[in-house]
Amino acid sequence: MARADKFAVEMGTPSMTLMDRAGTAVADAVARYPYPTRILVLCGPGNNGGDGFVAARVLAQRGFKVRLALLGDRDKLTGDARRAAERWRGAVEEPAAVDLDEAGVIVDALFGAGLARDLDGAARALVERMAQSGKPIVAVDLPSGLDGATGKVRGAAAQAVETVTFFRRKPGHLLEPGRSLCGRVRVADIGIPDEALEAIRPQTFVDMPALWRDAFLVPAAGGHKYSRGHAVVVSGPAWTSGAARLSARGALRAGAGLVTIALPRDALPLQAASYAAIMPRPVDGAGELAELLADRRLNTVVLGPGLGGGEQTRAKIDVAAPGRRLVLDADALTSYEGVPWALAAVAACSDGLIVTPHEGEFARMFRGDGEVLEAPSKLARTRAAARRLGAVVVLKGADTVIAHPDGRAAIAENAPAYLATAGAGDVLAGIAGGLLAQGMPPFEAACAAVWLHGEAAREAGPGLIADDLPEGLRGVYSRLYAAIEKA
Ligand SMILES: NC(=O)C1=CN([C@@H]2O[C@H](COP(=O)(O)OP(=O)(O)OC[C@H]3O[C@@H](n4cnc5c(N)ncnc54)[C@H](O)[C@@H]3O)[C@@H](O)[C@H]2O)[C@@H](O)CC1
Ligand SMILES: [K+]
Repeated sequence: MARADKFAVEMGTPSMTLMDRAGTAVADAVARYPYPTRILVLCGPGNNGGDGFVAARVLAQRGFKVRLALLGDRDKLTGDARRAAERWRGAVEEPAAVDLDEAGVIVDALFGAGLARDLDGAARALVERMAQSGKPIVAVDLPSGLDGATGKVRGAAAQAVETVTFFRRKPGHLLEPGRSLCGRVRVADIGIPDEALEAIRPQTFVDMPALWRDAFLVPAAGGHKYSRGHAVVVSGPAWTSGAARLSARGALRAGAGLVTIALPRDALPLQAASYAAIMPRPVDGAGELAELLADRRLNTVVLGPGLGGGEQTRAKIDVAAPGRRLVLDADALTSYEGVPWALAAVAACSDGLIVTPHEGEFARMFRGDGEVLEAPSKLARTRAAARRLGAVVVLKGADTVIAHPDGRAAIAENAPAYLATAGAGDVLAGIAGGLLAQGMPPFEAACAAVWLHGEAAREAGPGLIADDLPEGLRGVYSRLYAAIEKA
C-alpha cells in the first residue's frame, strides 16, 4: 500500500486528497446506518487517525452529531493527519473520559496499516472497552489491533460490523481471524490508479476465476476423452474406500476424460456403489500399481484419501510419481511425517505435485521445521512450505491458502461454513486431480479446484454431505462455461 500510495502521489494526486477520499468513504459507510444520530470517532496518532478526523468532519457537515476522541497528543500529530485534525472544528476529547454507551456508531480509526507492535497500555484498554461496548463499529482500513499482513490480532481488536479499506483488500482482511473480525469489507476507490499494480506486481490474490480462467479447459467440439486426460485414484482397504470413491467422483465431474479407481480386491464389490462411469481395477500393492501405470496415458494419480499411511503408501507414491502429475492428501502426507525432504524428492521427479493438507497434517509433515511452521501467517507458512517442497501447497481451512514455489499465492473466500463436512477434502483432492489430468498447470488447477469446491458446496446448499459436492459441480460448470464463452 505504501508503494501504491507513492505511485498515486507521483502520478499527481496529493496524499491529502487520498486521505480526504478515504475519510469520506468511511463517512459514506457510517451514514448508511439507521439513525446514527450519535457517532463517536476514535482516532489514533497516525494517518489512520487522520482518516478518522476527515470522516468526523464530513459526517458533521452532513448533520450528524459527532464526538471525537484522540488517543495521544494532538500536538504530536504530523503530516496529513495533522492537517486533517486542524480542519476538524469540534472538540477533541480524551478517550478515557468519553462514555461509549452514548454512541450510536463507533468509528474505529486508532490504528491501520501502521500497527507496529502488540497493543498495550491505554491503546489496548480502549480497544477492549470498544469491544465490550456492544456498539456497531465501523473500522477504518482494519479493526485496530488486527495485523493487515497476517490476519492475526496483536494484543486486542474489536469486532467490526463493517471495515472500509482502500484500493485493494490486504491479507488480513482474508485470513482468519482477521476476516471474521472485519465484518463486511468495503473497498473504497480513493483514486489510486490500477496501473500502480503493474509496478508493484503483487503476488497475493483472492482465489477467483479471473486468476485461473485462462488455463481452464472448456470442452471443445471434436474433443476426445483421451484429450481430457486419465486420472487414477488409488484406494485403501474396503472399509475406507469411500474416501477414494469420493475423490474419483470429484475427478470425473471436474472433467477428467477417464477416471480409474485402483482398488484392493476386497474393495471391488463396493465400487458398485459409485458411478458406473468410474472404471475399477484390482490393484493390491505397489507392484500391481506399477503394472497399471505402465500405460502412460494414465497421466494423473490421486493418492491419500482412505489410503492408510506408512511404507506401503510411500512405495505406491514412488511408483506413481515419475513423470506424472500427482495429488497427495491425507494419509499420503502423514506418511512423510517429519521428512518433508522426501516429499520434495517426489515432487522433483513428478510432472507436477499438489499437496492438500489441513492444519493437523501440515503440522505433522513439517514437524521440526521452524522456518515453515513459525512463519508469521498462514499465507507465509503455505508459501514457505511450497518452496520447501517444490510443489503447490493447498493449506485447507475456512481461509484456504494455495501457494506456488515461485511465491504466487491465493486465498480462498468462497467456502461456506457447512463445507467442513466428512469427506469434503477427498472430493477436493479428486477435483484437483481431474483438472491436472486435463493439463491445467498445478497452481491454476489447485486454485480452480478450491474455488469450484466452495461453489459446489454453495450450489448444494446447507445440509451438504460430501457426496453432494460432485453433483454440485454441474450447476457451477454450466455457469462457468457460459461466463468463459462470453468473455
Ligand atoms: N497515503 C497513505 O498512506 C494513506 C493512508 N491512509 C491511512 O493511513 C493508515 C496508515 O497510516 P500510518 O502509516 O500513519 O499508520 P497508523 O495510523 O495505522 O499507525 C501509526 C501510528 O500508530 C503508532 N503505533 C503503531 N503501533 C502501535 C501500538 N501497538 N501501540 C501504540 N501505538 C502504535 C505509531 O507510532 C504511529 O504513530 C492506513 O491504515 C489508512 O487508514 C489513508 O488515508 C489513505 C492514504
Ligand atoms: K482502524
